[in-house]
Amino acid sequence: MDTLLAARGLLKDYGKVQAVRGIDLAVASGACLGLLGPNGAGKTTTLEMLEGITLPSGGAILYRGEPLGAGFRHRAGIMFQDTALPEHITVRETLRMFASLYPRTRPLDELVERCALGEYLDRDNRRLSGGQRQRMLLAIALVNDPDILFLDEPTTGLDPQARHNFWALIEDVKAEGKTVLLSTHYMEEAYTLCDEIAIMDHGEVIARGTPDELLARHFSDVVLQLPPDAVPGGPDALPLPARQGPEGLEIETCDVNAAIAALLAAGVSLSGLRIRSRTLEDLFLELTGKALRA
Ligand SMILES: Nc1ncnc2c1ncn2[C@@H]1O[C@H](COP(=O)(O)OP(=O)(O)OP(=O)(O)O)[C@@H](O)[C@H]1O
Repeated sequence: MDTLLAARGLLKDYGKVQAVRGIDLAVASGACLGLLGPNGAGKTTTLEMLEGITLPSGGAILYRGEPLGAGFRHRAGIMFQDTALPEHITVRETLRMFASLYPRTRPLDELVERCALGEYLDRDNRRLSGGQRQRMLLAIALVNDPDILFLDEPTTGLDPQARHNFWALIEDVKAEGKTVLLSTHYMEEAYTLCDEIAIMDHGEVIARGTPDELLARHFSDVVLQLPPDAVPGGPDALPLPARQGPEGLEIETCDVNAAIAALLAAGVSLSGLRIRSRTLEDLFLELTGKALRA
C-alpha cells in the first residue's frame, strides 16, 4: 500500500529537553498507526510535528512524497488532547463555525449522524458530557472531510462504555478508507484500532509492528494467574518463579502442563486459576521495566 505520511529522523528539542530523539515512521494510506507510550514519551510532540503545527528541530516529514505544504491543513483533521470548546454557543453553531473555515466540507447532517450528535445540536457546549464532548471534537476534526485524521489520546478520561463507543466511531472512519494516527496509553485501544503500533519511550520508538507481530516476536509463553490470596506466603512460597501482578500472582511459562503439575505437587490450590495470553502491557513492561499506565 502507498505511504501517505512518512517521517525520517524526526527530532524535537525544547531547550535541554529532547522530547523526540530521531524517529522514523511511515503510515500507509488507509491504515491506522498507533503511538503507544506512557506520559512524557513524546507522543504529542511527534503528532504535532506530523500535523504541521510544531516545527521539528531536525528530520523530514513527507506527505504523499512531498514536504508538508500550506494545503496540508485542508487534508488533515486534528483532535487535540486538550481542546477548549467555545462557550455559550450550541453544538450546531460550533459545527457551522468550524465548517466556515474550510472551502470543502462534509455535509453537516451526515457528520452529526456519524458522531451521534443529533440529540445535542441545540445544547450549549458547556453542557456536554465527556463522551459527547469527545464525539463533538471528532466531528470538528472530520468537518473538512480529511484524508488523514490525528487523534491525540482521544479517550483519556472516558468511562469504559464511552471509550468503546468512541472506538466504534473510529472503526467507521477507518472503514471509509481514511488514514488515522492515534496516540494512546491504553494498550487495549491500540490493540483494537491499530494496524500498526510504534511503542515510544523517552522520545524514541522502541518497538514497531502489528500488535500480533509485536507479541509473537517477543513472547512464546503464556501467563498463569492465581487469585491474590491463593498462596498465603505470596510469590516466594510458590515452586516456580512468580510475581505479584495487578490481578494476582503471575507465573510465566512455556509449558502449562509442567507448571500446573509443579503447583499441584506443592499443594497449591488451583481454584480461580486463569491462563492469559501476553498483552502489549506485558511487552511494554518487558521493554522498559515499567508499566504503561502510571
Ligand atoms: N512546549 C514544551 N516545552 C518544554 N518541554 C515540553 C514541551 N512540550 C512537551 N515537552 C516535554 O517533552 C517531553 C514529551 O512530551 P509529550 O507531551 O510529547 O509526551 P506524551 O507522550 O504526549 O505525554 P502525555 O501522554 O502526557 O501526553 C516531556 O518531557 C515534556 O515535558
